[in-house]
Amino acid sequence: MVEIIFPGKIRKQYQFLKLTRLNVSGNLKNKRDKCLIFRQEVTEMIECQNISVTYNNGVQALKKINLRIKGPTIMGIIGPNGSGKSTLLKAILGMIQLTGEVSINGVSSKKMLKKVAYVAQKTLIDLSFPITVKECVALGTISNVGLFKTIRKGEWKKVEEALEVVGLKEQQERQINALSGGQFQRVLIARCLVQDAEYLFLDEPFVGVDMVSENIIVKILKDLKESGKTILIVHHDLSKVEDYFDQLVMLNNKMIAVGKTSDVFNTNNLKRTYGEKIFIDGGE
Ligand SMILES: Nc1ncnc2c1ncn2[C@@H]1O[C@H](COP(=O)(O)OP(=O)(O)OP(=O)(O)O)[C@@H](O)[C@H]1O
Repeated sequence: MVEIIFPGKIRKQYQFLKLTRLNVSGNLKNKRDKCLIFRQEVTEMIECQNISVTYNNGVQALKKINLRIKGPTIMGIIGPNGSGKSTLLKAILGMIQLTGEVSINGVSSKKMLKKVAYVAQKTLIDLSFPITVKECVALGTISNVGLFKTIRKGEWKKVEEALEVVGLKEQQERQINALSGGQFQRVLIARCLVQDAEYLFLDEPFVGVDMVSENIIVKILKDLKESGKTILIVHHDLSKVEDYFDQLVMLNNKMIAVGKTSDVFNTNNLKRTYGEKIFIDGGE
């Protein structure tokens, strides 16, 4: 949502913009000083229309997925192995070929990548790369600063603040390969924080993460949601679903269910997503 305040006298010049007049402030002394408050309606939404993905090996990972995600929210994506969870994130990010349409705020998602911070599955990240914690977090500023440009003082300040938030300021000079799994995941979250993206896509952020780090990350994500961000998380642990997610996507290559977690996370949908076997050993 963008709010713009225009002095009344220049109002006409801006009428070509598709702005909705909402309010005229009443207590100003003269007409010239009067300000009009306009509100530009921007749909803060991710929309997938009928998307299907078939990889080169013939595997159809996603079949006709329709999804509207209206933020701010924390949305979980669950489903069995190979059900297309990671593919869904990549499809929204425009990283893979698909049929159908994906948009973010009404614009093709490829044009909106600056607004999205993405953390891939940990197994896909090269931990042996010789880089310190601080430098790794600073990589998040590249979309704002630009590749090959020097990171400004203000950006380093942001890096420091982000490390403070994730509780790793003291480890900032450490090499990333000397961190625990949980600490490293917190570094990746700090990198998202400095990117200042509107949308966060996290693929299995809690795998190999200790409980302390998991709790810190969850708290940060909930705070980010409160500040207006939309967060998508691919997730495995069903015991945490109700605590962590406002909304849920249940996938098995096709969309099984989507909606408020309290509405869709039930036995019937779990069986449709994972198969009957899911309840044999553990009970409900
Ligand atoms: N690059 C690729 N080339 C070919 N097939 C792929 C590729 N990536 C994924 N697949 C296949 O697409 C299907 C969906 O994969 P995806 O990784 O999206 O599932 P997932 O639900 O995230 O799985 P997991 O829980 O195991 O991480 C699987 O059958 C997988 O083998």
